[in-house]
Amino acid sequence: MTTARPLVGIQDLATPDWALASQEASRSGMWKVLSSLPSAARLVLRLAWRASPWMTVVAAVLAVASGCATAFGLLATADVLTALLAGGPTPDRLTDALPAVLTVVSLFSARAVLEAAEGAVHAVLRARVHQTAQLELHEAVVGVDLIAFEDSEFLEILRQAQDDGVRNIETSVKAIADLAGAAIQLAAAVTATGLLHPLLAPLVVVTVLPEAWAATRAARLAHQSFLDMVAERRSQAIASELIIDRKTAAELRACTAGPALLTEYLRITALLTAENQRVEMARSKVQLLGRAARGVGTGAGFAVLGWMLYDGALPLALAGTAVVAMRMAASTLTRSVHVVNQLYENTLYIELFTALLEQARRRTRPPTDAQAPGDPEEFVLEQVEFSYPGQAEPALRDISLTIRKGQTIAFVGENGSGKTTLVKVLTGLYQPTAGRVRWNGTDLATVEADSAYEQIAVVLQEPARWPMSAHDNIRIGRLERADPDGLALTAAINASGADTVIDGLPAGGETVLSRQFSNGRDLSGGQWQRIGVARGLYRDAPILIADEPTAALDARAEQAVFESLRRLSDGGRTTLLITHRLANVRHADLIVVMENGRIVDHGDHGELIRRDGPYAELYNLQAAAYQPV
Ligand SMILES: Nc1ncnc2c1ncn2[C@@H]1O[C@H](COP(=O)(O)OP(=O)(O)OP(=O)(O)O)[C@@H](O)[C@H]1O
Repeated sequence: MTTARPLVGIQDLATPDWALASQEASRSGMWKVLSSLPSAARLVLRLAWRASPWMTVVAAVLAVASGCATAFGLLATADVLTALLAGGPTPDRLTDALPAVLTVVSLFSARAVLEAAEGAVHAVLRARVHQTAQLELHEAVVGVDLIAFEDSEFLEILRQAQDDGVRNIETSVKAIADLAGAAIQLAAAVTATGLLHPLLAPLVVVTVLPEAWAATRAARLAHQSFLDMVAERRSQAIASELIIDRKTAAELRACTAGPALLTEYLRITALLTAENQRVEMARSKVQLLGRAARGVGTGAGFAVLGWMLYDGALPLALAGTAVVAMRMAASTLTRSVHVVNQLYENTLYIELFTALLEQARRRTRPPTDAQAPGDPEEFVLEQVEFSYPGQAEPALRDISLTIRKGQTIAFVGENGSGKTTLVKVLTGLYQPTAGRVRWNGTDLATVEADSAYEQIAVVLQEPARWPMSAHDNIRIGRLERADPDGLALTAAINASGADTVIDGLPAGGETVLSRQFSNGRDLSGGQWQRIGVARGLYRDAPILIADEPTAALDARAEQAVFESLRRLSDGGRTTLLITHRLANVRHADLIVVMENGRIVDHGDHGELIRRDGPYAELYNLQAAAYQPV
């Protein structure tokens, strides 16, 4: 089956800002990109230090020691050759070479031991750096403002940083150590060749330069291709998720949309495969060119060496040493270039990790001692406007409203009119883009976010399904609540109707509510909603937000929940209720009618019916459905 047009249209998925910025840097030249290496290396070293200072020191010492052992081992090899190629009888030459031979053997043995130790230390350090990077990511994200999770840019950076960022940080630990070792070997080899003859050192560098250029160019080609295809890879991931995700599994089958999605997946995969082939061909050509140029360079190097021998500028006895040192310098330089390129490829992802930490910091409110008033008497919205990130049209405009403690306020209106958004702004979950939200006169934008969240309990149409026991799914409403005899827990369970749900579970309240666990159980939508209501009641906060709290409940459970909400309200709680079932809002102290992001009417049920406005229209429409035909 083929689809007439793309389902997950890549043309509609813009390249994210972070990729655009990196694309620009990558195209503007090699040096610009290489200049980001030090900061990436600094981040990796900082994480390594945080993970384990002593292991970082040991890894550094081992890298330096192994570099030194290799360098001096190869230089001692050159000494062996010098002794063997010198004039005189063979036994004498062998005797002269013996100390250097012993040095070579001991240095290479030492290097083998050092490399084994390096391997062990790196394996542990890498794992610790991985954990530390994950920890920093979670520490940074846990306090981020809720609105960040509505911003696709932030979500994309978070996804990339968590997967590729952390993995590349981990692999960079070894690359940085390798680079330190290679730098030492290189310094030793270039110095040794330079000491033999000043012309030899630049000669080594010149012979390696073409391959260095090729390796760098090839890495940059891959890098640019990666950045160019960011949107396509995202589309591929979306198509894949739709096919394998449990949430879409039922509709995918019921709508027989599987083949179409598979076609879509194949279409995007074909694009990526073609791009991959193109870039690999281009990389191979560049690498081939580099190797050919290196062959020419090496030949030229030997020609210069031959000319120096012929000219008498270099004694024959030193020629062997020169060849060994030159080969060592060349191979070390080549290795350094490859390590730098690997680091360069890692840098993009490490930058994403850094960008995530930076964005998370920017999106976390700065610490303040100012606290939201506890159990506020009055909530005031002053000319509030709110726009979701990247949306041209505001979701709320010109909202002014005053609510008093203990009231039940119902927000009604058509889908998308702004009810949920307004309640989130009113309770500090979102900050308004213009205007003020004040609790007892205190501007919520100026207080510590958690102090406002402390005052609220949220019951949502689709409550979070924590992979924990049924009881913990309710206790998580307020984990710190002292309830040694479980009386508050039982009260919340009974008031929400969750008692019948829990009674039916194999291990009662201790049953884990997740199919991820072999003995776990899942619940129906309505059963989950009862657990969600119980969680909100158990939280016992002065302000209760109930956003379609009973949409999935049967009539009896719905009535019980509203009975509980009314009791809470009578006990001094402020209840913010969002519902489309207008029969449930008749008793509200204030009904706020919304349309297209604005409050178009407010009052109690009687007033609004008398005014015969949009509320009366919606109410009568629903009521008519219950009239006898
Ligand atoms: N995450 C988001 N990003 C961008 N726009 C959003 C987002 N969430 C909601 N909107 C838009 O904001 C407006 C208000 O949405 P909101 O969810 O507040 O409406 P609602 O009245 O609660 O709707 P419903 O009755 O369907 O739950 C809508 O136009 C919606 O499309």
